[in-house]
Amino acid sequence: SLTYDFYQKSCPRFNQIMQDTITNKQITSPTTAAATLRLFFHDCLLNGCDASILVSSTPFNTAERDADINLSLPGDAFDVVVRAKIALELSCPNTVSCADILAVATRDLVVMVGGPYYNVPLGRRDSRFSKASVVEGNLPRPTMSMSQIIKIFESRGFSIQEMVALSGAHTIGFSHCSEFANSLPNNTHYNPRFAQGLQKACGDYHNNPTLSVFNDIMTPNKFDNLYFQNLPKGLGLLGSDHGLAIDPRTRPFVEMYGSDQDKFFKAFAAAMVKLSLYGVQTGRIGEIRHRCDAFN
Ligand code: HEM
Ligand SMILES: [Ca+2]
Ligand SMILES: [Ca+2]
Repeated sequence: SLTYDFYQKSCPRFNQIMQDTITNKQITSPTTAAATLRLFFHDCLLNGCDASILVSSTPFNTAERDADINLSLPGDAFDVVVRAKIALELSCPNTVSCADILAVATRDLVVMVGGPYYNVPLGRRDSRFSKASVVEGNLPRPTMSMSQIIKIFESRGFSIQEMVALSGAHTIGFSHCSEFANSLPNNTHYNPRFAQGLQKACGDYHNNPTLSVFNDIMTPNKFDNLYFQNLPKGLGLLGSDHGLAIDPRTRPFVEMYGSDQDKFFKAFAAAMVKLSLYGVQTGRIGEIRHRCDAFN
């Protein structure tokens, strides 16, 4: 029951305001695109794309965003949504949901860094529920086995092929050393010189937890298929990235997307539309939040 023209009458400048906001933000803070893409993924996997991840904790409720795995989500991603919401409230008060803002901001930012355009159906409602305690085990970790990761996606209706396509998101952005560094010394899947370089870059990560490395060492800021070309060469960053190239269930898709960017873009776009529909609330369920970081 989502529609493409949901805000056409109620907020005719919706697309323009989104476009202006994300362009401004991405130019001044170029890490925003990757940050927002990951934020959207983490929102959708937990109870659907309902902006549950944007809510701040209160003395009475420890919210999703304060779950351990979400603490590394960069502030820029939350900020771009807040900015769009403020601009939209001035133009059309109480009309546009934070969940729709996050879905469209993600799409526009992916396009801005070179990725494929896809149409985002609109009309999502914002959740009235956000709890840190339900997060653990519902989001993939790089230390999980490929079977565990596949299971997380399959339980939400995503095929192995769709999971591989979505993982192509790691063509942009970065990861903190703590996510991969302790497996460096005895992991034979890394290209040896790459592993040495990573050891060096992460040398002091116990003392300096902010140390981080690009997910795609070839084109870290460009949305392309280099991530998939890197993986079979041992140039993946996370254990789960290597896993995609090693596991016989996922490797064929890694090779396919690595050799054909057009195929990757089509698959990524289709899987992102599917992700953006996952578990959405519509009609009179949920609410249109006044502020994205608090329930009404
Ligand atoms: C397949 C299982 C996946 C695992 C195990 C995984 C794990 C991770 C980890 C540990 C990081 C580093 C976070 C940090 O240190 O700040 C990361 C970054 C990132 N992930 Fe994933 N991820 C997976 C799939 C996905 C999917 C499906 C998407 C989006 C569709 C995605 C988008 C991103 C992005 C864009 C970043 C970079 C964030 C930034 O630069 O701020 N990931 N991922
Ligand atoms: Ca959610
Ligand atoms: Ca790239």
